[in-house]
Amino acid sequence: MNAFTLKNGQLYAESVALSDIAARFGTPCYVYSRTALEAALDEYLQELMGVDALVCFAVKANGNLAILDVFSRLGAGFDIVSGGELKRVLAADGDPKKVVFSGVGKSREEMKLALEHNIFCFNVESAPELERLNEVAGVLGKKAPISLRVNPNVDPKTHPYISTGLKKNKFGVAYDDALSLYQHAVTLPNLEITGIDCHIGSQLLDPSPFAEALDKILILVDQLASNGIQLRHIDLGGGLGIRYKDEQEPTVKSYLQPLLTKLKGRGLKIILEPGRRLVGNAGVLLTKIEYLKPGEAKNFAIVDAAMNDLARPALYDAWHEIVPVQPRHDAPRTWEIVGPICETGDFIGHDRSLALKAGDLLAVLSAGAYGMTMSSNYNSRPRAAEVMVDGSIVHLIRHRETEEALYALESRLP
Ligand SMILES: Cc1ncc(COP(=O)(O)O)c(C=O)c1O
Ligand SMILES: N[C@@H](CCCC[NH3+])C(=O)O
Repeated sequence: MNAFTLKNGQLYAESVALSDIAARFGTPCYVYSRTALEAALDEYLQELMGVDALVCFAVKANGNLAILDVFSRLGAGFDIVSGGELKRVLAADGDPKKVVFSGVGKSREEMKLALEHNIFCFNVESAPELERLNEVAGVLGKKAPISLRVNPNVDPKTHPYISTGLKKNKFGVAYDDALSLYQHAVTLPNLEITGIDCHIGSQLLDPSPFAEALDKILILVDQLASNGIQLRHIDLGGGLGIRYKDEQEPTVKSYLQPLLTKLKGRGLKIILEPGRRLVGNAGVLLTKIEYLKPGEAKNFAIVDAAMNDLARPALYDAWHEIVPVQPRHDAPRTWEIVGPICETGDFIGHDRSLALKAGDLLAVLSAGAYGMTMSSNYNSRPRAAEVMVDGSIVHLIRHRETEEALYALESRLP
């Protein structure tokens, strides 16, 4: 569903003109559509109707409390990778019993916090993590529910920086070690084996590697069962891709149906950890052109959003569609859309054919996932505001930071 549409020569978020949002809240500003968020989750829920399943939104994609709240109200759980993300879930009134905890570097403090809140499962990613979790749970007099995140060595055919399920990636335990690690985990008194987990990468546009990974994981599930280790759930991770430019976006159905078929009759609860797919196309980054700087080699449109607001272009050379909020009918020129940061890599888009004037507003599309969460304060730039549109209502869900807040935790020498 596209919540961002052109009407009467203006770009709208649901029923609200983006120019009105810029006038009220300034730029740069992230704008999310509640309807689009709900529709994205609903696509999963429809496919999972009648199936024992839990959709755990990957908080790293967008941790704004209002977004967590929207998903939590619809029954979602959460996939977290830090104590900070758990605290966000709690602050949004999310249910910790629907939380899975992934990540290769869980600290003792993070384990303790998660145990105290009785989360659903720890996705353990290494042998030493098993030992540490057993120890921390023992001190608390608890049994930690665990699954091992198994690295199935499957090529997700995505950007190398966001591939996670290959042998050379740091994630999960090696496929060939999984059985013996499970057998070891059985002997640890403060752990309770409940499941198995795998996540092979992000922005997958071809769903077949998910099925390939599942086949491998199910071989393990059977080997475990014949060794007396009966699992209750299987976590298939996240990773389903979205359309940024002209990609063919796989439907949730085309992704899930083959997996559900393979899992039918096995009595395993299914956990999913989608991030990008639930929020990516439900958000845009609204920015204003500060200056136009036509040049000999390139024409630059310098906007007030930068790589500190949206890191994906600089980091992955990622493409985000850039659309004028009030399109002009003049002849277009080719522009580099760049931010004010002192880095040549500070760009939002290369070679965009657009008719622009200084002061125009632009919407950077598909910015709902890994936009705000990957933002920084580089160049002492305050983080952008965030708003959520719900029909004709606009909620300010995060104030723009103040410059003073950026050094409020620092102190000068005595
Ligand atoms: C363990 C884990 N689960 C879920 C996700 C969410 O991925 P995506 O946003 O691609 O759905 C990630 C990020 O790739 C992850 O590392
Ligand atoms: N941050 C990445 C995705 C990483 C997924 C997290 N494991 C992106 O923007 O595409």
